[in-house]
Amino acid sequence: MLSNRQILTVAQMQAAEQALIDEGESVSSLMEKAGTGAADWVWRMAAGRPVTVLCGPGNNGGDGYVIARVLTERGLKVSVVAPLEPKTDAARKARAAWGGEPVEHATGSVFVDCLFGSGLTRGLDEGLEHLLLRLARAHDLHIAVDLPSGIDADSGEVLNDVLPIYDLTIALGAWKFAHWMMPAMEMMGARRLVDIGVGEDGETARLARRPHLSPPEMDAHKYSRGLLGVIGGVMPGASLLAARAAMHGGAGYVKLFTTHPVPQAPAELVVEHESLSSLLADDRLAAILIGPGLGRDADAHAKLAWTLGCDLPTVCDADALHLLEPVMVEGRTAPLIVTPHAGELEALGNNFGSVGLDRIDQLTELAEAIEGVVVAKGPDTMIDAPGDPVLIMPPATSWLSAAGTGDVLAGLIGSRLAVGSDSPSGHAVEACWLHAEAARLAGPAFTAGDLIDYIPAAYGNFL
Ligand SMILES: NC(=O)C1=CN([C@@H]2O[C@H](COP(=O)(O)OP(=O)(O)OC[C@H]3O[C@@H](n4cnc5c(N)ncnc54)[C@H](OP(=O)(O)O)[C@@H]3O)[C@@H](O)[C@H]2O)[C@@H](O)CC1
Ligand SMILES: [K+]
Repeated sequence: MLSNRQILTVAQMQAAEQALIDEGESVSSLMEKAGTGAADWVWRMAAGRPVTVLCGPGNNGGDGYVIARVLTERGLKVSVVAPLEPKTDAARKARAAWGGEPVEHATGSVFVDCLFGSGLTRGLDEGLEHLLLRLARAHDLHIAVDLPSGIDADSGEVLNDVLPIYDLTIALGAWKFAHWMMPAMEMMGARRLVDIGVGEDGETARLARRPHLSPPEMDAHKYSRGLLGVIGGVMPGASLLAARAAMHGGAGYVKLFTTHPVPQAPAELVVEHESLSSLLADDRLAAILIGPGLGRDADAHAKLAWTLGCDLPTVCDADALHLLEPVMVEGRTAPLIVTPHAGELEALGNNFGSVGLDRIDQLTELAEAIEGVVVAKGPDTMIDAPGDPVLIMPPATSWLSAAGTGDVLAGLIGSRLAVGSDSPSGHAVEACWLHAEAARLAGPAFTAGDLIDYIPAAYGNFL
């Protein structure tokens, strides 16, 4: 399913289609490929049951007429509802080739939404919204072709208050951002991609590839595997979670630096109470994690400024993201990874001058501003480094919405950064996959502490 990982904006999709047309395809031949490929999926889902196709005025509607024709040829009972006449040549041809008469309303088993695709420019008006919802209610299974009608393909924004929930969304040619972004992706059900010959372009956003991790070298020792320093603060629980996760993330040695007592620290975790400056002077440190449990007072600010000034590979999370200022990252050359959730991304945007942008622009601008990797955490986690394509993680279990799971992810990113075998963004991707896989293995209703227990098994699934 994920063999083609590129994610295109509507403009990029149109350019890709134009490139195919320049090579000798026509809109109609592309529509035939798209519609036939989509019809194959509808055919499997329908399993002989009647199908209703809702066709809009553009080429998404054109795909719908191809689907109606192909399924009729295969012997299915197909009804077409077409509230608007086809406006493009290709859609008109597809309708003529179908040759049937549209109906006002239909009931059946399978509803196929070909009202609007990537050409949607605004929310559905009341009449179309009611028609869409009425048809959806009159059917058991709901399939969207290319995109559910009523969502913005580039931002994943849902433009109408109430829209149907789909069982399957069949993307045509390439993924669009909405297929992998909230809130749109939540209403799409399973996602499948139909190939119409669009080539891969290394510059475009992509789904993050599942990593392959290696066991330690035969002659590895704790320092060669990587020493991670976790700098704690006023809330020892958060930094302890991060440090415990980091111990399973690949680093050979994890030290927790804190001035506060950490009574529940496991025996394998070295807890240091020395001064920060002497700790950061240890040239065996491969990476630093700062932020979970740090606090936001003057002491925390000073710790962060000092740490970033040491120019070691550093992960900033949680409280550190509220304290981070441009002056702290100026002149740094070592890798920096920041891991904001939506609220922290907003706070960083305020400090680094990238406000009022949509999420993807904010992400890319912030990566440029800090000259580092941004991991924008959420149900649709995105990773960006300056000059690289944006990477989007396939969705992980929603049980990750529990306190402390962000600390676990930060610990894993720090651990991978300490291992240091890949690019910083590559390590961020590895950590996100480890985190998602541990969550999958943990099943329902886990706590952040439970999640840590599943990291070794998750690791094993990437070896
Ligand atoms: N190009 C290709 O080679 C291929 C494309 N393919 C397929 O084409 C799809 C893109 O096609 P598309 O660009 O024609 O857009 P589509 O989504 O059908 O609708 C646009 C029409 O709707 C109108 N409209 C917009 N919003 C509206 C609203 N809220 N309420 C009412 N009207 C609204 C808009 O006109 P407007 O009113 O904005 O002037 C225009 O008339 C793509 O998703 C894929 O399925 C495949 O077949 C492969 C080959
Ligand atoms: K659609």
